Amino acid sequence: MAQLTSHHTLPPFPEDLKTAPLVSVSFAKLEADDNKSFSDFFQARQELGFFYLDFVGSKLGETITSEAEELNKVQKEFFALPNGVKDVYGRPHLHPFYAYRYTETEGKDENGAPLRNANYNLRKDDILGQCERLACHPLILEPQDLFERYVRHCRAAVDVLLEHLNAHLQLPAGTLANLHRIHERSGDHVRFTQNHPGAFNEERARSAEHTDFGSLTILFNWLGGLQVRLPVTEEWVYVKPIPGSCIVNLGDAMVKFTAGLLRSNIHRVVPAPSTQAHLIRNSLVFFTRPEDKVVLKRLKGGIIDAQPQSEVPELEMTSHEWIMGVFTSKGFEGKARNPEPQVPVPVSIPA
Ligand SMILES: O=C(O)CCC(=O)C(=O)O
Ligand SMILES: [Fe+2]
Repeated sequence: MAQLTSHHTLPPFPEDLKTAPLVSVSFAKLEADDNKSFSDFFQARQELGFFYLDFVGSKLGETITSEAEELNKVQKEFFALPNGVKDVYGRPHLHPFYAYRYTETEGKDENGAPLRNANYNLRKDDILGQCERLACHPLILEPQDLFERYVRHCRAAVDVLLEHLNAHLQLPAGTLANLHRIHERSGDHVRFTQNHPGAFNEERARSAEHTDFGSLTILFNWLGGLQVRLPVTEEWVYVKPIPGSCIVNLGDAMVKFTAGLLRSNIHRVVPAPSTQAHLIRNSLVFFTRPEDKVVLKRLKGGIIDAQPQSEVPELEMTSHEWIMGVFTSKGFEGKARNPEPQVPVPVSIPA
């Protein structure tokens, strides 16, 4: 696997750091319908809502892993473009969410311009030609085939996970799959992210705390920096990247669907730890979200029915309405930890 990923070209994650106890689930075993490996994860679901998905030994999994490596090269090239070029594909011009977005750091480039931490959300429906395509740079258009394969393969892996979740929740066959049909419009997207090295800053770390909105997130990262908050002790601990595995986490939509049976754990990205702290950090995320028209409410059936009923009437909105509401009030993905009104993350792109 060392050859399949580029982790070995980077300084190793420090040995002495406390890391999150993520369960590792073998994707090859899941594909072979080995329910035992999923039971282990399902058992841990309330504890963390994050797990390693070990792709080694699975044809589909290893394909996704090598496509992620290829896309990591594409994102580095994209983020290395001059700011003025990237800004054309920026937030106010293109779309409030499916666009290039940045925050300026204290660091400066060789011309004295502030360095940018940035991300770029690329819609699944754009990539698969299921809507009128938003403008994008040739660096994104040229590897169209790679993007398309990546989206289809991630979705195939997600479908396997949804099927197992469905079975464990004892829902009627296909319940979750029918809320996540690839050909339907949805907020699924690929996200490129890039962060420059910098000192740990408590305020910035707090403002980065979030849960993911959607259903399942498939995450590749190469350096440390992702942290999850442990549910019992509330301690923030690093998630160590494992070559050959991606990190999967459940989002808020799954919590809604299962009336709190599944957990969408709070997490954040902080500077990479000691041995890696001097490097630019990239991650590649594939977010799966319920179809745009799906109403976010508890599902009926299976073990969900035994969950307590909420005393407050459920606020029902569609997946699309939820996404629109969130990104107009907050710059980056997810909801914040504190209930006080959100200060938007400063994202400024010249008009
Ligand atoms: O960069 C990472 O490791 C995690 C990114 C993340 O949590 C997100 O984009 O929602
Ligand atoms: Fe996240």
